[in-house]
Amino acid sequence: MGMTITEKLLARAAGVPHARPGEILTVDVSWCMTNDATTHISIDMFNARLKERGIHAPERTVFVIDHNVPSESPTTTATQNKMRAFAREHGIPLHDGEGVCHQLILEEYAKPGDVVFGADSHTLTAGAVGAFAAGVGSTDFVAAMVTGQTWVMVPPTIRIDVEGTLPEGVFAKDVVLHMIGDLGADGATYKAIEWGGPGVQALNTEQRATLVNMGVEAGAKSSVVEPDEETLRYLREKRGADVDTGELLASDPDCVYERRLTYDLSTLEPVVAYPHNVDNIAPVTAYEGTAVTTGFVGSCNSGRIEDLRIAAGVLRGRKVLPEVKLIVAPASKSVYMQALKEGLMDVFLESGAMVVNSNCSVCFGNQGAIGEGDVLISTGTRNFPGRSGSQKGEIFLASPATVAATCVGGYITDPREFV
Ligand SMILES: CC(C)[C@H](C(=O)O)[C@@H](O)C(=O)O
Ligand code: SF4
Repeated sequence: MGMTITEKLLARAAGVPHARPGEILTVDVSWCMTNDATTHISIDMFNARLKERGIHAPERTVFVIDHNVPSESPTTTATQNKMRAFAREHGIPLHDGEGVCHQLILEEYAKPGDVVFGADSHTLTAGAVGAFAAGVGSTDFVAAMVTGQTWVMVPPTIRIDVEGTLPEGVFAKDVVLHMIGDLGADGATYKAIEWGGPGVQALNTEQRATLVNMGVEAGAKSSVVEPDEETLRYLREKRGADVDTGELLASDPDCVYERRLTYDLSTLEPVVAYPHNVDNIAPVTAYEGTAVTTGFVGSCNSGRIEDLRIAAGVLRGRKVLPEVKLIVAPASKSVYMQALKEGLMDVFLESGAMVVNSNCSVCFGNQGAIGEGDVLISTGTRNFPGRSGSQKGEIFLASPATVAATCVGGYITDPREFV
């Protein structure tokens, strides 16, 4: 019986010929990443139990300051300074305000065949380039950081076959929200999601990352796209022609999936995740006319250059309603610089949007926090009460196009009117 790409990735990292769902393997970790939301917890654990043994973190660790940057309080700065000191002491690469951790892992580290663990639930984003990637808690992170290995139970795979092409006004964000609505917030708990088919092969890596990144909102442990020529193009664009392109694995024709879904992109329409759950999915048309006070384009799901181009395409020559605050946060410094080169920042600023530094921003609620009674429409990943500020605010999740179109009129708007 054949193996899925996820089973192959884990078998390879464990140095065994086969891996089957349910097996618990000890795998070598290609990269382990942590950010300023939780690293201080891991450092305290390390210092309490391991420091006196002279143990050092191996070179496969990456630190990122992205959740609260610039820091909003002396307390946060203290935790970040702890990260900075630890990184210096152990020679750990530290990305300090350069972008959201998952975007940096995608741009600079992960490659096909890797196994990536991170102390953040959206670590699975690296699956967009054919790696096994998953979030872990601080304890498992510390173990991986000091040993270069960790345990993992092989997840069964849900295969999502995608055909057709995206209609005007419908984007990768709409696709992943459809999937979350169909599976439910717990529909893929401890499963691997494997996206494939001509509809995915036609997407670029930026769009694939949007599909993969929110798999955790359906409970997925990991989510992956089989690497191909587009993957190689992306890696060479980001890291140079001689980049190590790793191991391009693919699922065997006779592998076993636990479940299969099929999407024809041409049949999809723009959707929103309406308050207060991420799997509350409805067509945008069902909420047209709902007044909003705040908009956000950004996050590790939808803050890439592809997303900024989409939002700018709607805003070009138009104005954000003065009563609405639209915040744009590029997912990384390189996205920010690319957007400057393409004149997208001029479009945002001329429309009345506010452009902030590369960070988690409104998605995490550390910037642009909403107040009681505010209605936020966001390209972020979660919409539970209090996610982006007041518990008494409301959050709709949507594509960059729906967010931009909504901020022009001040109420939820079908972006197809603007394309
Ligand atoms: C790190 C942690 C605070 C959290 C996560 O693990 O996802 C955050 O990034 C989020 O999106 O809620
Ligand atoms: S952008 Fe949002 S989802 Fe992504 S890591 Fe930051 S807080 Fe988490």
